[in-house]
Amino acid sequence: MTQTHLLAGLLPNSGLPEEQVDYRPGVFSAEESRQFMAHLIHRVPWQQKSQLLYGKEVITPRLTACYGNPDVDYSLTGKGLRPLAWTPELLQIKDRIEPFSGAKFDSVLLNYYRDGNDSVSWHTDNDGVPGKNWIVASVSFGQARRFEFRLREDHRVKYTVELENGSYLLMKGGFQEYWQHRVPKSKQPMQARINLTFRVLHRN
Ligand SMILES: O=C(O)CCC(=O)C(=O)O
Ligand SMILES: [Fe+2]
Repeated sequence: MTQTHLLAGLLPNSGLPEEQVDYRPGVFSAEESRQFMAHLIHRVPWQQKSQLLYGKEVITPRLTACYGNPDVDYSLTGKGLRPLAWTPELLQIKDRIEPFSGAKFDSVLLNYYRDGNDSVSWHTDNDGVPGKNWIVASVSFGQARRFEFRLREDHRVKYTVELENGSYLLMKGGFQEYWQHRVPKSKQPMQARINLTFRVLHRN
């Protein structure tokens, strides 16, 4: 049973977009997750970006990196990150999840949440690029964090799923069109977490 079904059980008649979200805990074992996490923390050249928000330079509250095929349209990686070449470890993770996803991913965006102060605010993964990024597979290692999503059109319609160590979440279909998502800050003490979102960025 997937977490999506668990959630739907908790919220009967909730209209949860089951055909748009697929959550699978334990796709990576605790030991595999520990090894990938340690590897990524130490080997990825993490950067802290900043962006202009209402004319003010704001530092992104997490560290990021991007890997992918050399020919992907990296203007679509959001922050214009030019992808680094795939590493054997990232290809191993990609190979594990592609069979569940029914997609061939050409890039991955990594987020490193150092503690509960790190977060990502409400967004969709296809901001400004209609028709792109319709399928996004997300893998999480380390601290379980709340992943929230809400209807663009009615923010009162909102769901939460805890993305556990070693878990996989697929966002597909109309997910990016109809729902926004975020990982909020937490006041509870939080250990580090790494999230990888595999994407299809290639130009059509
Ligand atoms: O950390 C997560 O689970 C989500 C990350 C995310 O939404 C993104 O990179 O676009
Ligand atoms: Fe996202």
